Amino acid sequence: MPDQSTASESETRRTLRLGVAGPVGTGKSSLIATLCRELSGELSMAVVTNDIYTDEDARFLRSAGVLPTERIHAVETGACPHTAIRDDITANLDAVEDMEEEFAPLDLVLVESGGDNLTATFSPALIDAQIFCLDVAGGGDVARKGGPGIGRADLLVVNKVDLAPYVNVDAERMVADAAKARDGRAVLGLSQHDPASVAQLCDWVRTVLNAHRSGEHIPQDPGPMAPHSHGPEDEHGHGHGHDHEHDHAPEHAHT
Ligand SMILES: Nc1nc2c(ncn2[C@@H]2O[C@H](COP(=O)(O)OP(=O)(O)OP(=O)(O)O)[C@@H](O)[C@H]2O)c(=O)[nH]1
Repeated sequence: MPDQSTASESETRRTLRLGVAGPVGTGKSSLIATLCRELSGELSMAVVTNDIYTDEDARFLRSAGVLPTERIHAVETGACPHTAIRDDITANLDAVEDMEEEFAPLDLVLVESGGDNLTATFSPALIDAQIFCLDVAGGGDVARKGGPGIGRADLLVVNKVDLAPYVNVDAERMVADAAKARDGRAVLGLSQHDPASVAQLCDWVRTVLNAHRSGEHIPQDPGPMAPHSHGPEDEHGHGHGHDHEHDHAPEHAHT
């Protein structure tokens, strides 16, 4: 007969896999560094980063000294970021499972997507909850554009609100527009320079972790990518291995 106490212990310590996606440069690595800095004293954490050809995001996090270096693992996707977080999640799933095994029991694994376009979201087979990250400097109207991440990620972060006055964006309005586009789902105006907003982000993570442990949190699929296609080798010099329509919108850029 299985040891009941061990089973319930592992149940209550079930690792939360939290994805962070969003366009290039919106502050995903900085947000993850902040979460590690603020929460690693109370939670056992690890990070998996995704870059196309480099391990730059992992190196940034290692050099920030926010977690022991062995708890930060880089996946080189070799293709558009969404391919590795949604279409073929094998490399990421292997990395997450390796971390969970090596550092068991882990409370939280953060998975950072490479910067992609507004439609890139994680497969719910890879992560339990996801944050989609926008940046005020990308323009105040971006939140109104919708798409799966903006509309249905578990949390939408409107990041770098401290920059809003310098880029002529009304951050409060952008947050309100985002809340409207999300039918009331969670939206947070965040700045690394505003401790109150950082505390709100940490509280949100704690709440989701508790809901995950108690079985109340159900992973949602924000929805598939917009249809798009690449030939075997596109103009950026990378191929896809899948075949769907692609419109190369200005926000379609990858790291
Ligand atoms: N002013 C300000 N700058 C920020 C904030 N968060 C991040 N940044 C800056 O924004 C730039 C990009 O941040 P990153 O965290 O590297 O963004 P990223 O989304 O991980 O970038 P990619 O991985 O290249 O897609 C860096 O220069 C950060 O210092 C913020 O809250 N306020």
